[in-house]
Amino acid sequence: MSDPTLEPPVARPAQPDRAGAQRAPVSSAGPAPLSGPAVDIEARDVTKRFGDTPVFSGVSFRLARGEAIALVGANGAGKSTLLRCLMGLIPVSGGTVSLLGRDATGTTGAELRRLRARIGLVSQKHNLVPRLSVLSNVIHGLLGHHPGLRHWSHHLAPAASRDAAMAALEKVGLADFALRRADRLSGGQSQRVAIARAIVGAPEILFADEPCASLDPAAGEDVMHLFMSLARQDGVTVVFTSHNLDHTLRYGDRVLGLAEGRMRLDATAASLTDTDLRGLYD
Ligand SMILES: Nc1ncnc2c1ncn2[C@@H]1O[C@H](COP(=O)(O)OP(=O)(O)OP(=O)(O)O)[C@@H](O)[C@H]1O
Repeated sequence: MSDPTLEPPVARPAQPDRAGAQRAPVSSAGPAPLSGPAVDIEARDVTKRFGDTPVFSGVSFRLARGEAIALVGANGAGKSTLLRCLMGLIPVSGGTVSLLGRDATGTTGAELRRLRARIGLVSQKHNLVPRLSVLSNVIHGLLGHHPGLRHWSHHLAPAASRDAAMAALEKVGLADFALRRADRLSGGQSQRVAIARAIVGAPEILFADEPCASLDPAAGEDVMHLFMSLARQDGVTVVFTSHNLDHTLRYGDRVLGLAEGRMRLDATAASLTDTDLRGLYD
């Protein structure tokens, strides 16, 4: 139920308004070929150290547009660190990353901000603004496209942005919570708001770090279905980390596995079994 102390609900659009709809639909028959412009993410010999402590080295892969990639590995294997390196949130210690055809490791300033605006991130920390409404928090996902105060609050945001945010909330099943304060949500609800915020800008790439960690089984399935539809229907390249082997095998087209500071596994999910994945945790 919405919070009666806040404004009346905002009208929901009948159809989600996705700015990324111009991307070519991707066949559900399998990943696109790894050549030419269809490669969305490329890591070449990426190394990361914190001080003198290595996390991983020699990590290379090419991910095709519209692929769903599960990144797996034991606690501390470096999954979150790799996502943050790919996103350009922390510098790599060696190697290069290219995103959407641009050298992300060599990009800074306004150009990096423009590149990031085309990428969605769901991190393990939701970082919602507690005293603002759910709707305002989702609208914040558009700040990369529209910097400035108007996209800070749903009271100020243009109708098109509010509609896009409502559509994103609809997708995560939280439209009825749009006007509730973010600090009155459960952990799982906060997680779903963070997902709505990540997808509201119609990202071309979506990085999701344990997106189902705080969700109950049904909500987790819904979120994975949503990610699959983003990949299949909208051609979004989705990279998610997970400790859920069932999700990994059912929802990943491809599985990358980190262990002992190396990328020990890079295979199609269809070619893997539960036992193969468990080997990464030994
Ligand atoms: N900012 C940091 N400074 C120093 N070390 C860090 C930092 N961030 C992460 N690490 C270390 O890097 C390693 C990889 O951490 P990371 O969070 O990437 O692992 P993970 O695979 O995502 O783990 P989990 O499954 O527990 O989320 C860990 O040993 C961690 O302690």
